[in-house]
Amino acid sequence: MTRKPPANPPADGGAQSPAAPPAGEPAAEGAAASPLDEKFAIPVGAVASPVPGGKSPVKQIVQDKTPPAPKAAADDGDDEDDEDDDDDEELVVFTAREAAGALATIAHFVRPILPNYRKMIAIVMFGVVVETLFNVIMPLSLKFLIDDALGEEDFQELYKILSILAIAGVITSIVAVWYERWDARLAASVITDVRNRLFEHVQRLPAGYFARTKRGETLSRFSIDMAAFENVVEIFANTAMLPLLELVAGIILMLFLNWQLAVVALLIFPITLIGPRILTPKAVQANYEQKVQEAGLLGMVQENVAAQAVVKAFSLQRKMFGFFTLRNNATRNKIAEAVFLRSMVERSVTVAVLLLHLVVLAIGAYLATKGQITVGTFVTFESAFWEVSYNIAHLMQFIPVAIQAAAAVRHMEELLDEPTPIADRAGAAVLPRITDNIAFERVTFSYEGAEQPVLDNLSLKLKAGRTIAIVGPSGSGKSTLLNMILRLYQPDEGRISIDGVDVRKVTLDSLRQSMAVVFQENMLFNMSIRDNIRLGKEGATDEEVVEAAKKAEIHRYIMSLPDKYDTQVGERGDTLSGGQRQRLAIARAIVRDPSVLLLDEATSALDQTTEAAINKTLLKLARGRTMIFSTHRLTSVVEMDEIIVISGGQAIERGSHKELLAKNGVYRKLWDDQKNRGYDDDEDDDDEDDDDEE
Ligand SMILES: Nc1ncnc2c1ncn2[C@@H]1O[C@H](COP(=O)(O)OP(=O)(O)OP(=O)(O)O)[C@@H](O)[C@H]1O
Repeated sequence: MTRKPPANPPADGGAQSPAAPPAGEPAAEGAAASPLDEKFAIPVGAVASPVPGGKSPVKQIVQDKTPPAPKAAADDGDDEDDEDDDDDEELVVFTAREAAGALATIAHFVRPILPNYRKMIAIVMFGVVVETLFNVIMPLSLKFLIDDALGEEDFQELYKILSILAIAGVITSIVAVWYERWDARLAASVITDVRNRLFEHVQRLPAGYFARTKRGETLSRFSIDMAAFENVVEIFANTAMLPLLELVAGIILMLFLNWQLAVVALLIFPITLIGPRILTPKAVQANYEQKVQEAGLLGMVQENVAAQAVVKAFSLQRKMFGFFTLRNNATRNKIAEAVFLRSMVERSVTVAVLLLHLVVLAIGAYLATKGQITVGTFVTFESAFWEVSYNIAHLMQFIPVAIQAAAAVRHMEELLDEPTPIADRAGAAVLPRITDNIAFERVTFSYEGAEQPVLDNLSLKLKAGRTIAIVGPSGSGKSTLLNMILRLYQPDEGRISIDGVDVRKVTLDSLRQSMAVVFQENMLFNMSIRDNIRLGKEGATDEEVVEAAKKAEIHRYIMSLPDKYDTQVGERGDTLSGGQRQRLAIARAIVRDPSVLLLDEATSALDQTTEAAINKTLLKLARGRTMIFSTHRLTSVVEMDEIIVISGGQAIERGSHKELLAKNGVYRKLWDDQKNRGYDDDEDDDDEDDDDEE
């Protein structure tokens, strides 16, 4: 909610507070260019209630509608407590232009969703209108109560008014409960829709997006941004819609009671902005300095914790504590100044509203004594005026939440605007089982932003039905080549074909259905072992799952677990070792019974014994299908039908192990290097069934 100065910028990188001065630069004072750019400051945490002594009597009778503060410490409606909470306040600064922009952004974002929920929206609107009407009837009843019932000592009229009020109160309460329920459903549905939309979109984003975007960035759309959006959606009805309607109703009521007095009251209302206008720049600057000091303190703590060994070895504890105290004391002064100024921004509004009320009270009392308005009208007018002031405060409190949400919405829109490639061209054919070859035809490919192409005019034919190893120095493009067969990336130039058909002309689904892949880093999903293997083939029977696990040399381990195939693997398969995850991934690929098996460093997390066993199985499995195997470990490729050496974006050597050794080229050099090193780059393997392979 709080837009912080640059020293401590918002995690979401959202709209910057225009009033937040950059480091070392004081907040600009003086008038802004346009009234729309006038800065408003809302200390969030203690809700600015312009009504001295708390809520209007009307609100107390109807319900507690204190707006939730847009941070954890929500207001409890107790103003005394609010003052005690001042330390927790944060200053939110915004301009009218920003507020309008934020509301427009959110409206634009949710507009396409709303038609799905016409019924819910109608119910909520109805409820809000009923509640608003009651909140108009309440002060209006004072007029009749005072003028007609009490003034005339007409007890019948008194009972009549009280009865109407009681009935209206009961009906409104029932309607309020009813519509709040629908409001909650509506909010939940909108949030669910947006989350679904985001998730579905992320699923369809191309591999290039994930290659260039930090994972945290995508995740924060679902966490930080969704939280801000949820916040605004959840509080919209009670903190924006209802106060807005009540504000309009209150103004109409005031105009109805005495339009001259109403015009005077509304015309002098802007005096409430004088205080914030003078104090906001000072408060913003103090707030900024407080944050800078606090960031410095945190830095000291971080440094101290990291350097504990040095602190202890040189007995620096007292010295460090001295430095810390000095800085902490300086921070205390900044906090005190900032807290004071923040509360002054709020207090200035309270005082101005009080003065305003005194003026209205004085004029009203004068008119009443002169007999120009009745006492009932005078009291009702006052009540309506409180109502208006109160609802303005509510709306002001909603704006920081909306601004925060708008920044979040913009982030989500950015993600939704990421283009998703159209999966299939019109008339794309279903890929038949591969019979002849996979061919790279003059393929050039570079990753986005990279200067050098990874594949440079590469022409390569991979014969179907063979076991083919792709080897080469690290970074030579082995994984890229495999990913391109899967159509995770498209060539910049040239084409990849299967049996002569450009892979872009077949349906993505049929292309990927015919293949299975095992990556170096194998992600498992937070589900049972059985379900993880079954992800390879929808509807695979239990027997097929077990069979695949056996072939992947993991069945015996699974059977040693208390829950066997029903064992939950935890998030990302964290409860398993790297080798176990890899074998499960191999099982997931095997169960698919693919015509092309792609293995990208798939056995790198295994020890040599297990790797040899799996390689033997894989070679058996490869019969009748094409297996393309990228690896660093040349011992694994000795028995492959063909080995292709990739380097500098080209296939520089190809042949069987023996042929390549005889060639005395790059492969020979790689082989000798590995032999001399004794393959000591193997990772430790913690598999328990390493020595009891099946
Ligand atoms: N997502 C990516 N974005 C940008 N560049 C990438 C990306 N993935 C790989 N590269 C670069 O492309 C080149 C080829 O990478 P690739 O992973 O295909 O090589 P590799 O031969 O499989 O490497 P290794 O043997 O180390 O796994 C490398 O220079 C790498 O830095």
